[in-house]
Amino acid sequence: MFGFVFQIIALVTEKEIKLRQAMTMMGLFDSAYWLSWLMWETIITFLSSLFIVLFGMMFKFDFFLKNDFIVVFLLFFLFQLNMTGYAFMLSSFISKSAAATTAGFSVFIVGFMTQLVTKFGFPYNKDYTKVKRGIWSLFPPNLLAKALSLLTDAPSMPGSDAGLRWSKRAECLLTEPECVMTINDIYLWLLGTFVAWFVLAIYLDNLVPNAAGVRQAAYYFLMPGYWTGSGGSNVQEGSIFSCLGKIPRPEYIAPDDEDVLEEENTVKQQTKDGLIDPNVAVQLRGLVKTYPGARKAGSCCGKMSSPFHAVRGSWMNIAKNQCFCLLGPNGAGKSTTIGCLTGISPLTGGDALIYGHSIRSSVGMSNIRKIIGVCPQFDVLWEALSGREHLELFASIKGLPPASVKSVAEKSSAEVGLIVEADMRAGSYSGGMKRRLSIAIAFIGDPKLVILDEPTTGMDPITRRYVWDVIEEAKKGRAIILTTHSMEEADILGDRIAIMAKGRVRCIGTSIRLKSKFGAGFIANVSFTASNYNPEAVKHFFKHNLAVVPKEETKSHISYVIPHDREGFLTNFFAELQDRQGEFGIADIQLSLTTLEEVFLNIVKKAELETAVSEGRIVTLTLDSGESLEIPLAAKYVGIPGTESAENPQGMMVEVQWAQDDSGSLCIAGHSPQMPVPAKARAAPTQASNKDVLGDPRTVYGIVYQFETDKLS
Ligand SMILES: Nc1ncnc2c1ncn2[C@@H]1O[C@H](COP(=O)(O)OP(=O)(O)OP(=O)(O)O)[C@@H](O)[C@H]1O
Repeated sequence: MFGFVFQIIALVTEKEIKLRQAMTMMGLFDSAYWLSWLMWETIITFLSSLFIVLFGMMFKFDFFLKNDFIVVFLLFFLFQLNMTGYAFMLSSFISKSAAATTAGFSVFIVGFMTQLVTKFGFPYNKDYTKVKRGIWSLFPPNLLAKALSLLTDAPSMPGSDAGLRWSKRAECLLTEPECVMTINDIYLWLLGTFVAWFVLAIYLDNLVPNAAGVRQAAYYFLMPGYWTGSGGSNVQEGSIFSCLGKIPRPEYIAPDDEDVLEEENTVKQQTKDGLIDPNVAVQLRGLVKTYPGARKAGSCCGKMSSPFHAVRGSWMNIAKNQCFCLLGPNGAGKSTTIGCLTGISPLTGGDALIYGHSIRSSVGMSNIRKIIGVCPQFDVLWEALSGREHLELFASIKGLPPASVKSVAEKSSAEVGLIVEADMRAGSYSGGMKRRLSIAIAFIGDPKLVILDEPTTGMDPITRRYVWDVIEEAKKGRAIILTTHSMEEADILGDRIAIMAKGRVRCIGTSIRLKSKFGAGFIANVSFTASNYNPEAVKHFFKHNLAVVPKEETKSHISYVIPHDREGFLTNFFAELQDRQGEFGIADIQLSLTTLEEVFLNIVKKAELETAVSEGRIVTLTLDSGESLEIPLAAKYVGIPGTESAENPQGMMVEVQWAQDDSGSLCIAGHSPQMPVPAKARAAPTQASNKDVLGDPRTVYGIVYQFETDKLS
């Protein structure tokens, strides 16, 4: 029974920490997964049954000595096997290991009590119907209790009849006048219900949402496509009891960046022509992922949460022999995109081709799994296995010939610098070592596409640089998709970079292209010598020649952002500055293009602003008079209700000044003094709807006026 508790915990833990998901991503078939568990448990069950009987014989218990060895052994073996099937079945309903422990021990305690009841004759005598006996026998401990009672009584039978012979397993015992079940019947029940639990476990495993919230339809096994692998994937999201809302398509918004638009048009044209560019490894064809809204409380009457468009239609080509960096703030949709590409999360619309295989089809997905390697955002490792064992396991899952598994694992651990630690348990690895092992797993089996989701998180700078070299080296002959929050990493590794925000691709191109297009311009850093420096003269020189003021200034250095439109002046300007270096007391002058980080922040802020405005968010404006007005985000001219007079029939208004904080959120920086609303001013139509939304009669709403010139820049 304790074995049962451990089995259920092990199965649930594997699901909980997404090991199962990782193995599926790397190409493990469900059939292989279940078969390996079954084989392992059968071996364990066989050995433990053998030891139970041998120890019983060693301690000279009549139970073990007088009954035939095979009779007793088979009982323990089949009972434990049955409990294994029962554990598989129960584990489908449980997603947390803590709950698995509770469930395991609950079965243990309930089993103990029902065994006691069975011992007193219920329901294995003629007073009870077959149906009652059948239902009672579905719980494996009850069958064990009945069998133990039969085999305990058997040795007390007279003379040569003492003990149960294998040949007499289907006969009623003399000690059992009301014989309703022989030991052979119990064997058959145990075997039959084991098969039933096992089949039910596989069915429920498909039916109950997995770690990614994905499940099969209730009748999935009736669809020929499930068995042949043809047709689309029929997975669904949400629990079988949750009533999913209709999934609307996200509204199409044409990209405002010309490179993104061009990329989109190229892919659309290729899709229309049915062309597959041989240099393209991955093609995203309008990939859409919407998490459906669901009703809470398990009924169809609860309030519906609205669907969430995590990816709103991505059109991109990702080339071979390149590292493609996908950047974006938290929640941009990067991991969701990766989840769709790896088949973990079903896409809602569009498609993607990986080396010509569609992720929409289950055949395509199983072909894709043979050629991809994935390093997920979180390490999915078995604490008890060593680094080497992980690599050997994944090499086998990838289908490498058994003879080469050891050498491949050796090479992979060397590549990520884990030779010394290869035989240590992964549970004792540091965070950085675990990441390196996850990267090595992603590259095992020489996949043609490697997806690395924030691979260098938690690594020290030296290891990170080492891993960058590994990735740089690995680009040859394959495509790499990398998501990262390190702009330095993207700058160094990314041959092409796309920045996503709010589920949409906002810009795409090489690092230089993005910097020159979206950066503020050039950064000039001027540092001074310890003595004889003249910052005022330098500031005047910059202002006079380039019309710029310092962005940052300390005692020893000044930095400037020089806009792109001054590029033409830079050669002469810096030549003259160098000539006058001694006069100004300048120690060093550095000129660089703006950083990718700046580009990233600009893009993210813009996206944040767009969303806030389109959602019509309301904020509170506190006037100098202390009065508060509710106004829509980004509103520029706001009329103050109650200020109408004969002199100013439309009342007074203020001009609101807005600023963006570091996260890109718009906040009120101040407002102008009150001024009369011009006679020709008209209130913006959005006002009424905002009022309806808030609907609190005590709240005072500002009246938004729109003029030709107040569009957001
Ligand atoms: N199962 C889910 N159900 C509903 N919404 C989800 C689900 N999974 C993700 N989301 C939402 O989808 C959006 C995109 O999430 P995603 O994990 O793709 O972001 P990300 O760009 O990878 O962010 P990070 O950098 O934090 O990993 C987020 O707003 C997230 O809350």
